[in-house]
Amino acid sequence: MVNSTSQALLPADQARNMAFDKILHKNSSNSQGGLRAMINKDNEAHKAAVVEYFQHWDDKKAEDETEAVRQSRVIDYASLTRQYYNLATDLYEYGWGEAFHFCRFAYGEAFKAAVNRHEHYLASSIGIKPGMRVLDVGCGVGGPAREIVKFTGCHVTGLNINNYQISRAKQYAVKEGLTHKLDFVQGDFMNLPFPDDSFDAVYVIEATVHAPSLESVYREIFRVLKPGGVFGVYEWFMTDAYNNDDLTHRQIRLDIEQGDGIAQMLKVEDGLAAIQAAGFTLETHYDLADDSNDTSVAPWYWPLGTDLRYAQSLSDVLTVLRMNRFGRVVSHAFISVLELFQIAPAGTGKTAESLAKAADALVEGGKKKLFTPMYLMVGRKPEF
Ligand SMILES: CC(C)=CCC[C@@H](C)[C@H]1CC[C@H]2C3=C(CC[C@]12C)[C@@]1(C)CC[C@H](O)C[C@@H]1CC3
Repeated sequence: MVNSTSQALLPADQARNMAFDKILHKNSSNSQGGLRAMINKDNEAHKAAVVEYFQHWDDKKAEDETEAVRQSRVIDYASLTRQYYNLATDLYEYGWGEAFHFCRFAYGEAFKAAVNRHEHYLASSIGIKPGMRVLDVGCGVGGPAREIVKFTGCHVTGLNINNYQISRAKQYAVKEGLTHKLDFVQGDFMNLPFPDDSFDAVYVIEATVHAPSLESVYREIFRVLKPGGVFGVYEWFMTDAYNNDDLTHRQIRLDIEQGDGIAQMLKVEDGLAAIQAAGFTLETHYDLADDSNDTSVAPWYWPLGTDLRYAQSLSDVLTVLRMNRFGRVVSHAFISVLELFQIAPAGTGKTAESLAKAADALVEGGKKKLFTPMYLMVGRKPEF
């Protein structure tokens, strides 16, 4: 477990980041859909974001990876995460939708239904009830928060380091008439901008993997949770089967980290130690990716792979064609043409290529059971 030496951002840095993000995204937070938003950026600012993000990865090979290189990413986690989502958000929305996470699939279950059920499962696992004040740490563009509000009748505050995602989350809340049930706040989860004991429940869906220290981010969550309150997380981990001395394993881990904006991914045992060290009483923990060996049920990674037999309808086929290996070849060629004609900003192709590499590594990591994006941990803050 790495203890973070990184510093919280000063207000001046925050103001500078906000100004940069405004220039970069112009008015694209109002655009309908990821593709339209993608072509409405400032080219120079986009180039700068590409340089800032990829400096952490270009020419860094798995075979000569050092602890110092990993540490430099950890120290820079805030800019790395912010710039990653500056570059990837529109592609995510175009390819995946408004809920930036994986899910399990039941037999015969369509993509969107499975995504929603995964959110309902977490809400139920931490006992969210109508009227509760709930925090969503790393809320993306607010897809899960909107669904959990509709499912439970609670109030959700979404927190995210990326200004653009916060703007889009706010737009969607207005569009769906949910502003009385939702707040969205820009901030760093290492320094949550809320007083102690503020929330009845806190959840995280595939977000704290971006943290420089799991123990520190879980401690922050512990602080803002009311005594007796429950915290639930779907965490990204390398599993016990992962062996860092195996170069193939390491390459899979590194490709996932680079294509998904992760400074360093940890193992399940690190997460279990971190949540308990943060003060939580661990009530349950298990790997949701591991709970079925039934081959008639689609694996969590199937939409990114090559197998279309799990699609349930024409709509599923069309959705998955934007995500899977075949669809990526076509859409990334199209994106490169848009970039060539300066319709899409410089570096869009490079970002898409990096996401595609990560997608292949996620599928490989999933098939080999080296990686899980859905390790469920539920912890309670003791009453006293
Ligand atoms: C990064 C973290 C912690 C969570 C995000 C999980 C997923 C939602 C993403 C992981 C890989 C992403 C890719 C895409 C969408 C979002 C993910 C599945 C694309 C399908 C978006 C469209 C591009 O053309 C290809 C992408 C491949 C990777």
